[in-house]
Amino acid sequence: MPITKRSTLTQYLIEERRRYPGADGEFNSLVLDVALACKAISNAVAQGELAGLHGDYVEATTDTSSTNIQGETQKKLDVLSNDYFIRTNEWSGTLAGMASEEMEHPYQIPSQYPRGKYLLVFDPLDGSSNIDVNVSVGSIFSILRCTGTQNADVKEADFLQPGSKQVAAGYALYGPTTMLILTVGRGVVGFTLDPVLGEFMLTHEDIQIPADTQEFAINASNSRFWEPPIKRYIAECLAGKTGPREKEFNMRWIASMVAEAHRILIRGGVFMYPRDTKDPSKPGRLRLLYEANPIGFIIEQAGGRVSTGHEALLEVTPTSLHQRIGVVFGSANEVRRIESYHKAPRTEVFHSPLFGERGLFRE
Ligand SMILES: O=P(O)(O)OC[C@H]1O[C@](O)(COP(=O)(O)O)[C@@H](O)[C@@H]1O
Ligand SMILES: [Mg+2]
Ligand SMILES: [Mg+2]
Repeated sequence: MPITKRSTLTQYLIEERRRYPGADGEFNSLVLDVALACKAISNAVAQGELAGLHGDYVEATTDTSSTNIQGETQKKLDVLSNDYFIRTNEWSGTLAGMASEEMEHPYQIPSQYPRGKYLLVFDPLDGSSNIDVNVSVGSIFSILRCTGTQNADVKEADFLQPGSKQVAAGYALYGPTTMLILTVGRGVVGFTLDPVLGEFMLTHEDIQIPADTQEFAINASNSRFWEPPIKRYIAECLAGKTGPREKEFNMRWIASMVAEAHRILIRGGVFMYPRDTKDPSKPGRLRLLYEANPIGFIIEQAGGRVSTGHEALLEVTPTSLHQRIGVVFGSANEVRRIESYHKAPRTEVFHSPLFGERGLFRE
C-alpha cells in the first residue's frame, strides 16, 4: 500500500485535533513522546540477546538481581524500558509527573524542565517473564489530568483517580509486528510500526470487540484459589456442548496480559485474573493504575466490557499507586454473564465433576 493512503500517528493526531478542536498540542506531543519510547523499546526487544538484553537486571553496587516494589525480579529490559519512558517524556513540559510499575514513588519532573498538566502512568514492559523465551511483550500507558497544585511536586494522591477519568490510554505490543493501540475516549485505533520508515501507520480503524465469544483466558493453576462464581463459569465452559452452555470453548494463556488484550481486541474472548484466596495480602494479580485501568478503558471503548467481577472496574477509586485488583474483561455478553454469577446466590453453582471431591479443579 502506498504510504499516501495511510496516516502516520502524527497525521492521525493532527486530524483528530482538527475534528475536535478542544484537544491541545500538548496532548499530541505527549502521545508522540510515548510512541517514541515504544519505538525504542521495540528496537531493544528485537535486539534481545544480540545486545545482551536478556536475563535479570543486576545491581552494579551489590552484584545481585534487583526487585521492584512488587517484590518481583526485574529484567534488564524492565529497567531499560522504564528508563526510555522517563527520558522521552520528562523534558517536554506536558507532564506534571509520572508513575510506573518499576518505581516505588511518583517520578518528579527534574527542575531544569517545565512542568505540564498531565500525569503519565505506565507498565514499561508487561509480560516480562516472557522476554527470555521470546514471546510477545508490551508497554501499557494511561494519561490522566493532574488536579494537584500547578508546578508543585506530584503526590501519590494525584494519581489515585478512577479509570473513568483517563484522558487517553494505550499499549504497544512487541510481537511479530510492533503495534500501538490508542484510545482518546472516541473509539480505538491501531497503528503498525513500519520498521523502514520508523513510523506508526494507521492500520486498524474503529476496532470493535465481538459481543460473544467461545474463547477464554485464565491461569488455571490458580483454580483452587478461585471464588465460586469463577469456578462455576470455567466449569461451564469446560463442560462444552454437554454442559449448560451447550457449546465448545477454547482456552489460551500467554502470560502477557497485553498480548491477551490484543487477541481479544482483534477476535473477541474473555480474560480473567480474578480476585482469589491465594495470598490475602494481594486482592488479585494485576495492578489497577497501569494495567487494569488502561486496558479496561481500551476494551470498553472498543465495545467490550471490564469488571472486577463484583463491580465496574473503571469506577474503582484507587487507594495506592501499586494497588492490585481482580480483573475480568473482553466480549461484553460473556463479561456480563460472569458479573451475573457474582450476584447469583451460591446455590446456583454448576456442579461439574471437574470441581467435585476427586475432580481436576477440587473445591
Ligand atoms: O504468572 P502468571 O500468573 O501467568 O501471570 C501473568 C500475568 O502477570 C503479568 O505478566 C504481569 O505483568 P508484568 O510483567 O508487568 O509484571 C501479566 O501480564 C500477566 O497476565
Ligand atoms: Mg504488567
Ligand atoms: Mg511490567
